[in-house]
Amino acid sequence: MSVPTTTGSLPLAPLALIADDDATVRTIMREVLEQAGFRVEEASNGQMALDQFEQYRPDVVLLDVDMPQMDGYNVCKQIRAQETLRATPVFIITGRDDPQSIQHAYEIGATDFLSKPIPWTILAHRVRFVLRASDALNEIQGLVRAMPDKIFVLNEDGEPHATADESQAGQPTVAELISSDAYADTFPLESRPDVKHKVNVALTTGKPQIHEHAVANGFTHLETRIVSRDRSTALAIVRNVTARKEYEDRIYDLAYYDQLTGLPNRQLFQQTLDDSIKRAKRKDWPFAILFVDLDRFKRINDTLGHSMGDTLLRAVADRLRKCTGADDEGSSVNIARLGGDEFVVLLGGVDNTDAASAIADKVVTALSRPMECEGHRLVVTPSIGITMYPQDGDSSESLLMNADSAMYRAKSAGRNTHKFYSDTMRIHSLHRLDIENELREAMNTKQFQLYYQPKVDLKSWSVVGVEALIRWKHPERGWISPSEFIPIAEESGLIVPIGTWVLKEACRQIKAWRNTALRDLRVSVNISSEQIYTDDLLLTVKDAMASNTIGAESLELEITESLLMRDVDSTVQTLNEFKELGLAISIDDFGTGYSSLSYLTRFPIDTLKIDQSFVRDLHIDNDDAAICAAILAMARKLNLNVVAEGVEIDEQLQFLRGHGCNQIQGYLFSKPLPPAELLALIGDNVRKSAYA
Ligand SMILES: Nc1nc2c(ncn2[C@@H]2O[C@@H]3COP(=O)(O)O[C@H]4[C@@H](O)[C@H](n5cnc6c(=O)[nH]c(N)nc65)O[C@@H]4COP(=O)(O)O[C@H]3[C@H]2O)c(=O)[nH]1
Repeated sequence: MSVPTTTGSLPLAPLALIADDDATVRTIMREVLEQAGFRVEEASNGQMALDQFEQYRPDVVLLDVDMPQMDGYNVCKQIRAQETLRATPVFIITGRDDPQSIQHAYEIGATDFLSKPIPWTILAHRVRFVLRASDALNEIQGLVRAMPDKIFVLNEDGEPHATADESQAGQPTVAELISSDAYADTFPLESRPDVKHKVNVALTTGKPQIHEHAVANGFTHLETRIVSRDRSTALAIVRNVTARKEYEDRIYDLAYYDQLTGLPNRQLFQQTLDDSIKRAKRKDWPFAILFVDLDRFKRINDTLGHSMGDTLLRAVADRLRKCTGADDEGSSVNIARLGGDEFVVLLGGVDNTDAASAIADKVVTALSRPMECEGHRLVVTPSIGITMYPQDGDSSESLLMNADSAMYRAKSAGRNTHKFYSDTMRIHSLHRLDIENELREAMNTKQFQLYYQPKVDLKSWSVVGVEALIRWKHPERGWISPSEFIPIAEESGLIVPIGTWVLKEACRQIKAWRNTALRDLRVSVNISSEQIYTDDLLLTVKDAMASNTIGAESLELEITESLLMRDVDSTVQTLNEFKELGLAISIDDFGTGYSSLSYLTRFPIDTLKIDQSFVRDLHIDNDDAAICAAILAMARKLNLNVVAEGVEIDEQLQFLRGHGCNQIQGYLFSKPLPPAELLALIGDNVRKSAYA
């Protein structure tokens, strides 16, 4: 209850209990206090005072010492004994103002004392002041009790401050409310030097300090705010922040770790790499980066499902950790998953390509061992690109980008291997430049030809179409494989004029076959992504068809699966335009791209061509066989024609036939042939009937 400061009526006026056996004293005291805004109850002896205290619960008590039945000291003692939560201010009014009496009054719990003769003029002020102080103290006590924090008063040594000298029985100080029992549990020995240091900083600067430490084997986290209390003591307010810490840890974990494998993610790796570069600059601490990409992982994900893909990625992460010794104590190897099937390994302290190469070999060996995943025996091989600091880049971006390029070189070199950035890129860029220049020359001097590879229907064993495949006969180098020059033509943009030539040449050939046995063959032409995204392609196709007067039924476009997924909406639109012309569309290299099956239904396609990498080993590799069977089953459901590419032997043929494949293309029937040889072949009845 607070003392009213205005005449406002809402708060009830504080109640004063006055106990004195002298009726005159009581009357004057009542008069003085009522005038000051108090309500007053009176008692004429000690027992009555106690009874009235219990009955009225006054806000302040004024007790004469000498009263019949029970003296004021005893009444005060009994009042204190009843109180647990708050202490009512009690004045002892005594005629004796010797130090012993005053000391005794405080010891039994009095808040203040007044000596007779009572100073009537200041009585009300005194009572009001004590009541206000007591209210304030009660409020603070309530706060301290309600707070979940532990509070300690610490001395300059950071140890619990003895509060005995401040003690006043009955009316505890704030410091006394503060337990120091738990000091030893709260501040284990190792935390105390820092606490002591921070107490001293708080005392000298007056600025609050924060100390954090863990207890209970690291399971509980405490945060202590240290604020100066007086010249030599500080309050240490200790809060259990375990929940917050766990939350922060979780957020950190989500932001910086890959949730699937538990490895650091791209962000954290970027920081590690930045730190390594700084360290390398300071201390001549070289390092190497291995950029690891899994070959054919997308296939597993798409065909066997994401859960299998996840299991596999976890297994890969484990193997990477083990074979590089990343988890060993003091290891300077850091591994991260950058996303998808891309992992990266930072080899601290590695300063030569031999050492980096040896570790990359270990990774290749470890990862290419078959893995047992949910009852399947899976093989994923890695392609690894390596950069060395500082020769292959001096920023994290360039080092990673160059390692990525080197990884692609490893893929082009047949996968399951590693390539260094410097060597591969230097050789590659020189070679690439030569080829690019020579391709321009080849266009002008008619060095290209088209060969045609038959597609054979598996039911009738007759040739139903051919794929046009470009051939380049270089005047000095001889035949150059399209796998070598097409990617360069694509990178340099030369694929657009080359592709236009292919389309025109194929249409010219269709026209030339009009009066031969090949008149009904549909010719398929490969279209690169760079071509499909040029505005002219539709026009080029229309022109080529019109100028040779050929119908749409004679032409088919083959586009790769990865192209399909690049920009789904615009690809769907472009393909629809070709469909409207009446052209057939097939998806080349199916199984190697990233298409989800649900997407396939969005595209206006007629045929899926199973990539030869699945066909090659289907008779010896269960996974490949399973993938081919799955593609065939799916195509049947989607009502799509299927051509298996690269069929070389009878076992492959039998498998494909048994699983409902429609057509095959491959050396088993024929290699790609120049037009004259194709004409001769189609008339060859022996070959025609061999597998019918
Ligand atoms: N081992 C083996 N290989 C077989 C077998 N049957 C066919 N092949 C080869 O497999 C490739 C099939 O063509 P692709 O997947 O479209 O792959 C083609 C295609 O992506 C690209 N390409 C070829 N001609 C053109 C073209 O005119 N334009 C564009 N954009 N790309 C082309 O170059 C790639 C390679 O062409 P090629 O070297 O002619 O290689 C051809 C073909 O000769 C077999 O039984 N065993």
